[in-house]
Amino acid sequence: MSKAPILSPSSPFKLALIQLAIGADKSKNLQHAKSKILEAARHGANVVVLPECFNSPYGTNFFPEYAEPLDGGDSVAMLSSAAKEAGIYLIGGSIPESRQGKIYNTLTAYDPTGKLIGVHNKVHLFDIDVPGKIRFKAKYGKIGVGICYDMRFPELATVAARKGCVAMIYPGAFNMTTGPLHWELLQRARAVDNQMYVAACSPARDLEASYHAWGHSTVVDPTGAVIATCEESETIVYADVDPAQVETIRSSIPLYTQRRFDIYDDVSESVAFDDEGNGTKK
Ligand SMILES: NC(=O)CCC(=O)C(=O)O
Repeated sequence: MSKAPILSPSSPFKLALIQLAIGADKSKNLQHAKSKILEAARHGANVVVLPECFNSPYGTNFFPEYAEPLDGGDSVAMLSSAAKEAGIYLIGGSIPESRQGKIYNTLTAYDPTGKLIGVHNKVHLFDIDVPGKIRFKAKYGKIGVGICYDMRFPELATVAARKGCVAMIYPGAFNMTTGPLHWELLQRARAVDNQMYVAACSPARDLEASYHAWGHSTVVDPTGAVIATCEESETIVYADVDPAQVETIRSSIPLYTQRRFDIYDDVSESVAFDDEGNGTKK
C-alpha cells in the first residue's frame, strides 16, 4: 500500500488554451500572441497557454532561423510583459531556444507579475539529458508541464501527479496522421491514470504551411472526460479547473492508496525536486 500524495493548497481557476494562427513573420507572431493573451484575460482566464513553437512555423528546419536566447530574447520579453499586463499565469508555449551553440525546444512560464517561474526543455526529442523543470507552483496549485511528444511518455505525468500537481499541461503540435489517432486518447489516458486535469494546446491548422497541425486544443478532467475542445481553426478554448475534483475522484477511486510499491517501484521516487521545482534523477 502507498501513501496518497499531498496536494498543495489550491483553488479553482479558469484555463485558456490559445489555438494560435502562426505565420512566417516572427514579430507578427509575437504581437498576435500578445493580443490573444490579453483577450483571454479579458474573458476571465487566470492561466493562459500558448502552443508549441508559437513564434515560428513548425519544423526543426525553422529552428536555426527563429531561435533566440531566453536572456534578452524578444519572445521572453513579450511573454513576460503580456503576463504582467494581463495579470495572469502564462505557460508560454514553446520557442526554439539558442544556448551555448545548441538549440532547444523550450517552454517558459510566468507569474502575474511577469516573473519567469519555470523553464522546461522538451525531453523526448533530443538525445540528451537536460534536467527539466517539469512543474511550477501557481497560487491555484502545482501545475506540471511537458511539450507535445512528452505526452506519449506516461512517466512525466505520473511523477508530476505523485508530487502533488493538479494538472498537466502540454503545448503541442500533433499532425494529421497522429492527431486523429492519439491526441485526445493520450490526454484522456494521462488524466485517468493520474486522476488529474490534462490540457493540450495546439497551433491552428495552416494548410499553406509545410506542417499541418491537428488543432483540437483540449481540456480533460480528472475522470478522463473531455470538458472543452475545438476544431482546427484559430480559437481560444476555456475550461473551469477545480482542484477539488482531483481530490474527489482520488477518494472515490483510491488508486493513490492502493498502489503496490512492495511489488513494483514508485517512478516518482527516482526524481528529486529542489524548492524551485527543478527535477533531477536521484
Ligand atoms: N511536435 C511533436 O512532438 C509531434 C508529436 C506527434 O505528432 C506525435 O504523434 O507524438
